Formats: sequence, C-alpha cells, structure tokens
Amino acid sequence: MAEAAKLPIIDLSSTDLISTANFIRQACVEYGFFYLVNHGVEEELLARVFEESRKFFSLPLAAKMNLLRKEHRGYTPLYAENLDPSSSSKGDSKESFYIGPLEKSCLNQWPSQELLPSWRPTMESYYCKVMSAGKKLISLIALALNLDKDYFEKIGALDEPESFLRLLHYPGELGHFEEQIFGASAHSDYGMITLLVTDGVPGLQAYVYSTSVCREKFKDPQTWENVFHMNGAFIVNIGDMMERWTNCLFRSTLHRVMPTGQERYSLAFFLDPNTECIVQCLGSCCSESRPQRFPPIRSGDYLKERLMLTYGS
Ligand SMILES: O=C(O)CCC(=O)C(=O)O
Ligand SMILES: [Fe+2]
Repeated sequence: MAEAAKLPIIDLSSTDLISTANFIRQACVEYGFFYLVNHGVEEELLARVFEESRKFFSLPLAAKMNLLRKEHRGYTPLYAENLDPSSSSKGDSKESFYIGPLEKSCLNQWPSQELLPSWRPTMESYYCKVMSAGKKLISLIALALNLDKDYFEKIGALDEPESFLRLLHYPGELGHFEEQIFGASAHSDYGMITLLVTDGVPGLQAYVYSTSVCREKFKDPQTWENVFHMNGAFIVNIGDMMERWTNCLFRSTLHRVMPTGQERYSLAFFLDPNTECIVQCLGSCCSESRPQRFPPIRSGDYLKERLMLTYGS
C-alpha cells in the first residue's frame, strides 16, 4: 500500500512574503508538489464548477462528441489519451473537457445554452479566479528564485498566458485483471504550474523523491505516494517548463491517477506561459558545477511538441 505524501501547506494570503517564498522554494525543490490554502477561490464557486462538470459528463455520448477536441479545446472521450508514451495500454480510463484562454474565446467550444444554461459563465468565472490565484503564486515563485516579484510578467510569460482548464471525469470502472489501465498514467505536466482540485475521491499519486538531484523520469523501480484531497486547498505541482527554467532545481514530479473502482471528478488548471515566451535557464539556476541542461525553447513550440506526443495532434 502506498503511503500518504506529507506535502507542505502554503498560505497564499500570508503577508510575510519572504518566509512564504522560502517555504515555496523548499516545497518545489523537495517535492514539486504542495497544498495551497487561502487562495481566494470560493468553495461555493468550486461546488458549482463540479456540479456543471457532472452535468456535462452525464450528457449522451453523441452530445459530447459534437464538441470533440479541436485546437486543444473541447471533449476528449474515454481511452483517447495515453499520458505515458512508454506504455502500450489502450489508453486512460477518463474523459475530459478543455477550456483555453478566454482572450481567444472564439477557439473555445461550449455546450449549448439550451442544454446547460449556466455552464459557460460558471467556467469563465472559475477560469478567471484560478488564473488570478495562479498569477499571485507565480510572483511568490519568482521571489523564491531570488528574482523580482514581477519577473515572469516582465518577460511576457503572464501576458495572455496559454492556460487551460481541464475538467476530468474518471468513470471508475476497473479493467480486466490482466490489463494495466490507469485513470491517468504516469506523466509530468507541461507548463509552469498546475492548480488541481478533486472531489475528494482518492486515486492521485506522486512520485516523491528525497534528493534534490534531477531524477530520471520513467526509471524503475518507482515508489509512489498518495496525494489526498485537503478541504479548501488546491494541490499545486510544478510543470516541465518551470523545471526547464530552473534547470531542474524545481521538480516537475511524475504523478498518476490509480483506478479505485470509484467514480471521480477533478479540475486541473494548467498555467502555461504565453506562446511567444522563451523558456531558458535562469541565471540564478546554472553555474559551472550546475551546467544548463536544456536549450532555450519557445513555449508554444514546446507545448505543441508535448501535445503531439500525447494526442498525435
Ligand atoms: O485528476 C487528477 O487528480 C490529476 C489529473 C492530472 O494529473 C492531469 O490531468 O494532468
Ligand atoms: Fe497531471
């Protein structure tokens, strides 16, 4: 049985910015995962988002297929995705719905107002709230990296960030004994940070290390720890672009969702930089003894490459 991960708890409302930043640094170096409390997103709004998400996934398949994923927005059906390219499984046992930047709203797809009248305003309101919590957190992450608080704004990363809200539904059915079917197979997220909230049903596991060395992803044997839901908190994890910026100082930790036989809903918000932003090793994160590990890359190109590997488009 996997143990429960004892993740740090970061208070986004703390006025002591320096100690919060230090605490974030430690959390990102040691775990790449932490809980975020007092983030300003009301419980009542979260409950409404879950309710609307449930309504969408309960629609007949044909209605959902009308909104099939295009331009990385819309519906992805069960087994459409295998997050672990090294596995030969038939795909993950989950369905999802992506909502992209509201500034580019013509690319987004929405269920019709006749079907789900409150859906779009609820999702837009949540998108804005979680984005503002995320931006505040990024300013503390900048401080944690000994940068100016507005560093990521100044380099344009937070100017119309290419961020996606993903509604997830795990139906909970278990595959045959001989099949290895995950809710979400082992992966790391692609962007800067992910802010996740679940409905409380367990399943999420993170591969937590105890050394600060950049680990080799997908290397066996692995030890996984359960990441449980905490009432009122976001589960935050560092994504691969932040790992590249920090030259592996901050970890983009592998995680997965185990099948438990229970139906499960979650909301993942991937805060990814503006597509034109160049992601390159921060001066404070490389030295002679810690040489740069990745070449600079345009955020949009990196994201496209990763999505291509997951979806083929
Ligand atoms: O549903 C969850 O708990 C995690 C989802 C996730 O890791 C993802 O969509 O990237
Ligand atoms: Fe993830």
